[in-house]
Amino acid sequence: MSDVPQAGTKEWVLEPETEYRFELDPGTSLAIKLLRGNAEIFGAELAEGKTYLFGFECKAAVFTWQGCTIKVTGQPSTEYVSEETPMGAYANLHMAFEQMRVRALSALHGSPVPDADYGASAEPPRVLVVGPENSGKTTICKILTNYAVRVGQNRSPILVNVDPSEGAWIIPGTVSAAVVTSPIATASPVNPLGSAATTAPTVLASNALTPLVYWYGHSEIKKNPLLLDRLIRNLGENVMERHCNDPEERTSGLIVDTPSSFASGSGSADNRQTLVKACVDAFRINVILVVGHEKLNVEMQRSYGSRLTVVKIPKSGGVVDLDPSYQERVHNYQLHAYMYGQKLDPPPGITSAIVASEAAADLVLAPSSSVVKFEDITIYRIGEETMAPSSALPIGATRTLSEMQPILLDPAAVGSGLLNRVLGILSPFHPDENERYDEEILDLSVTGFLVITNLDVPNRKMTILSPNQGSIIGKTVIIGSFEWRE
Ligand SMILES: Nc1ncnc2c1ncn2[C@@H]1O[C@H](COP(=O)(O)OP(=O)(O)OP(=O)(O)O)[C@@H](O)[C@H]1O
Repeated sequence: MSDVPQAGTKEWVLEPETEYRFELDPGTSLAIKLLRGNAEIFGAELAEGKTYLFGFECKAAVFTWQGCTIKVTGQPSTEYVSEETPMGAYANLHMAFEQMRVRALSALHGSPVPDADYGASAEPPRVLVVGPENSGKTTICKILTNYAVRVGQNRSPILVNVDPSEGAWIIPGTVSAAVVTSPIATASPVNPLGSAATTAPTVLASNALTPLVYWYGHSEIKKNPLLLDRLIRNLGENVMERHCNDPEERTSGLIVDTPSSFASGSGSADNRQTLVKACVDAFRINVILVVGHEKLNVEMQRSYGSRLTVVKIPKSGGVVDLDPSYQERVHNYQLHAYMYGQKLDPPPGITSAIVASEAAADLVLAPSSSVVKFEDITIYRIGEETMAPSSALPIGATRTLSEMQPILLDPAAVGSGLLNRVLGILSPFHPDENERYDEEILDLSVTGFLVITNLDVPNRKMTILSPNQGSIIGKTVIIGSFEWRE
């Protein structure tokens, strides 16, 4: 590492159990180097002497248990040290979950289960995190997952994201799950839960994950709650099947990150309750964490307190209120990063650094642009695009078109809405005709995404941008509501 000392470089000495918080403006980056002591970002440890790069309007905190000195290069829009953090409470939670894992492992191996005499269950923690907007739900999921894998001993919790506005491992509009085996680094909001091997450059091997992904296609749950409910249940079925086949992995448990609209917001209360219940059932949740919200805590206690553990946990004062325009920019960064990778220029004076555990220069992709015939792919939309939710229909009125009905789209039709839209490429249908069923299209996961960048109606051809080199001829794709902007 050969950093040239620059103006804009500052050393911070952090006392034990404090954190350095920062926020970045668009187009700026920040480099942080741990000089002495130990420190972590949302549960992922920093290595001493390495320079970590942050960008794309990242907002995060370097926390230390025992104290440390860090060198920060760059110009964050906000930076300060906080002595009040909820990390102690989060660490206690982690320890309670760890005891559940130990009991589950003991039961699996036929050893005596600690505290069994006191009625302690031998089930691993299957945790649902709920809370209002910007309460830090995703961050808490990340911290608890990172603490679990840092225990070692093959801890490999499944991290589940049912928040379609999050972007998680791939792009917004998805719900997904991945087995996590090494700490998830934080570098930008582009991959809030780590990078996925499905789009990452092939040189990335260290911490790329292979998530199971379903395509919901929208960022708001009110757009099609029925579809989201079904996808959550599909995800749950897959996760449970995986746990059945791998009892050792099952003992690490799972953690589910939810959208804020499950807790509050403009959607109907019924939809919210239905979707929370879908998660509780699908992932066999035994612990609900409610982040800093008294009313929601009471609501959850009433609905679930008799059969599972509901715990209210504190919100961190560091969580940043993110406005809709920020979210729109992050969605664009995420879509762009899916196709082109993440290019982050270090601040002046930094010559080499790592981004989320990878060398900064390795994070660039070259998508392929190809021309295919209209007939080469089959395009569907799920439900009518401009459809109001069922709850908004007049009493007694029924829908003529189901929210779940796949509608075949003709690229040649005027106003097909296909140009510059993001489409999810479905996994193949069941190879055995006898196993096929009408609604199979709703239950297929996605293998990747593409964008139609040009429609040549007279010649019935279209240009497709996709990061995957494989042929898409014969594939079925589903349109969502995300637009691609260069
Ligand atoms: N202690 C902290 N210091 C600085 N920034 C933080 C801290 N905790 C969280 N943040 C940042 O605050 C923002 C919001 O946090 P997070 O995404 O975890 O909230 P959320 O409740 O999941 O949000 P949403 O309602 O959008 O689902 C993120 O950019 C996150 O990195």
